[in-house]
Amino acid sequence: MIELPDANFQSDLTREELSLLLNLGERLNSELDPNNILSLVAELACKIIGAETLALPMVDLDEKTYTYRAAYGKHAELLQEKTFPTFDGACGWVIKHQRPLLFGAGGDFEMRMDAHWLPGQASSLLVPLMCRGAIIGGLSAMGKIGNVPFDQHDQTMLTLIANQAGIAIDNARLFQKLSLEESRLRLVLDSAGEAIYGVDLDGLCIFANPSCLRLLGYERQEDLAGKLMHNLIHHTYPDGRPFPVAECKVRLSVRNGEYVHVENELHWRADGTAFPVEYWSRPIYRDGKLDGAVVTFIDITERKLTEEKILRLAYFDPLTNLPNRRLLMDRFKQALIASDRSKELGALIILDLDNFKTINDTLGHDIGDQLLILVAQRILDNIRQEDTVSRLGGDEYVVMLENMGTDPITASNQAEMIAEKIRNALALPYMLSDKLQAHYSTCSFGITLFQGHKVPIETLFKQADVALYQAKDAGRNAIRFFSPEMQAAIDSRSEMETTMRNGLLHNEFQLFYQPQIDIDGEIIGAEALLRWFPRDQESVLPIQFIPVAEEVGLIIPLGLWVMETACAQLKAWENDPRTRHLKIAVNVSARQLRQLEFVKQVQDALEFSGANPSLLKLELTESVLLEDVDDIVERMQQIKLFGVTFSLDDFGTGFSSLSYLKRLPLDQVKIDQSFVRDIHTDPNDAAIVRAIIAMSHSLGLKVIAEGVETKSQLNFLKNYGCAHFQGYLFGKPMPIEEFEKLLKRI
Ligand SMILES: Nc1nc2c(ncn2[C@@H]2O[C@@H]3COP(=O)(O)O[C@H]4[C@@H](O)[C@H](n5cnc6c(=O)[nH]c(N)nc65)O[C@@H]4COP(=O)(O)O[C@H]3[C@H]2O)c(=O)[nH]1
Repeated sequence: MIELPDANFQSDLTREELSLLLNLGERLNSELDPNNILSLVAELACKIIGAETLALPMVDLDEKTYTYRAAYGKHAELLQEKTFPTFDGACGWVIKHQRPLLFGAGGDFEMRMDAHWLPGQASSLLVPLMCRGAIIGGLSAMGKIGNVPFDQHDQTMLTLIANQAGIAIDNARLFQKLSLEESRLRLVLDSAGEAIYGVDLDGLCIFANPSCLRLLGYERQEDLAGKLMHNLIHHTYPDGRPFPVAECKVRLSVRNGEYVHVENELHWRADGTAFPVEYWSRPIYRDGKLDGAVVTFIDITERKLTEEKILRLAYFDPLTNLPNRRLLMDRFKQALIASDRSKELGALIILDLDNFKTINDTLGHDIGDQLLILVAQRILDNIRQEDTVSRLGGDEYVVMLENMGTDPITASNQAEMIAEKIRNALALPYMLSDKLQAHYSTCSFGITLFQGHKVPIETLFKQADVALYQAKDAGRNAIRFFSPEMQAAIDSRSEMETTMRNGLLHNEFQLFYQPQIDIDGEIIGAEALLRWFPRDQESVLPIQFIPVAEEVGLIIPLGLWVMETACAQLKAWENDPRTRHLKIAVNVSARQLRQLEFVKQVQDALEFSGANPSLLKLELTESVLLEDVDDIVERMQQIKLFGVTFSLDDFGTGFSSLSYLKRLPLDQVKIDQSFVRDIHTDPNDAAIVRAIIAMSHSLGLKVIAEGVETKSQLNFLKNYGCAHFQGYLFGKPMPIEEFEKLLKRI
């Protein structure tokens, strides 16, 4: 409604003026477009005050100019959209002084001659147009109809109109600003990747953005608006239990006015499927009162999948999908806690495929992998769901059985029965590829029982490992339980380790030399064999301490010492014509050869001693073939470049196969003493010896037989073409002094 100044003034108004003013008020109230308001004001003001022309000069944004944004009446077209500087003309004056300006026909206003002074214009009336106390333009009436000057009544009327116009413009601008803000907000909501919805105090949906509709599988806002959101997205827990509204975190946020962040919850879609979400619910306050909440949520399916993938990689073996060592350890700790409480026994079974390395090397890694997968599956098929199977790496698997009762005998029987069941399953044929025939594999098992925390985890694993080695020693494909005797062996091993370390520091080791003979009975060299004479103790046999040294890594410093001592011996023999041609064979264990720096160690030993490399022979056992053969071959080739030769020890007892023999850059093969021993009594051994000799010759390798104790063994070997020998028949391993005496005797 238009505001009228006072009663006196009102009585001065004509009926028509009053109705025009009221009409103006009504029309302005319903208009929200500022341009329309200006046009309306120009028209109605023109009519109300009876002006010939009425225009609205509006200050431009730079405030340096003004433009007639609206005009009505006789000269409207001349003025419409014309721009003038604010220092110019009567309008400029009104804008500058923010006061009305009224001058009559004979008036001497100096700006009458200005460019926008209308031709024949008699009287003019200008009033400022203010909005929120700031000048935004003016209302300029030019020439009163009837050729009379504008008077004070007109000025008041026009001021009154200008006030109303100012308010209407302000409203329209506010409305425009609000609309802009709303449309921006809508744009943000519509383009947000996050799903956003709002709920009122009752949890009813008040809006939902397109992402929210899309993620929840609805098409239209109306599908959600006014509905109880909890019933749509939360109705049940993943396991099917109802999800009471009292437990709904969004409701909590609405009821208590709390900010809520939920990291992992399921939301249900319209089609009845569910997906994991993370959401944030923020309470909305209106005039200080809680009014509802705005909830933002994101679909975290991808994140969950990635997390699961990471978890799988961290806790599962990627090849077989079985728990890996880390997860096994976790479960084992839990099992020990549970067993501590219940006093029930459990069993730890370590099993290992026999000869897996050969399968991998001969059939390829893909086939080897295939076998490992099938083995995992067969083990799983033969245990209870609550038991754990894990692959520790390579071909080693662990089965952990729980809740086996409190009687050790019953638990042992049960564990053995399960191991037997697994062994039978693993012995069945494997179809590893379309191109291969059925493959057969055997397995060795080591078992130990556990009950609570009586024995630490590491010891339990050691126990099962020891039992596994016993099973392997027993010819593989066997099941062995850990026993107190085995524990005694473990204890004495660790004791030996300590004394051996001290022994190395206190020079308790010595090299013995066993002669190697040619077909004419001449000593052509010696095998250097390690002896240990611990202080205050009886001497220890290599067969006892070498495996321990290998296990604990002491073989590396020990082996280095052997190599350096043998090289020094070769150098010492160089000056004597009777010894300078002698070769020394040095045993090298797999662990030594596996070290990256082994080649350098050999080179250093030779250089430091100055020994002739061609007199140094390195004896490898077949166990080196358990490792990556390509690596070993490369290392051997580097060493051969120095002039050093290689002999393969204990040939025929282990993994020897023709393919290995062809790949390794060997110079000599040593027939194992076990074949030589029974050469006369066991026709098989005799046949093997003959075959080894023939095969080695066809590959261009020399052959030496060890363990020759009798003349008849010697003759047999000579008859089949063996030209080098070693054994008690020629001399036992002896200290260097004795060996040198023997040389002088011969
Ligand atoms: N019954 C019988 N035995 C005979 C006869 N001739 C030689 N022997 C024994 O057979 C073994 C031959 O050594 P090996 O096969 O390399 O087997 C060696 C070798 O594998 C290992 N070993 C010895 N010294 C070293 C060493 O310096 N480094 C490494 N890595 N291993 C060594 O210990 C094993 C056992 O060594 P030793 O007890 O010295 O036992 C020696 C030797 O004394 C015989 O006619 N009859």
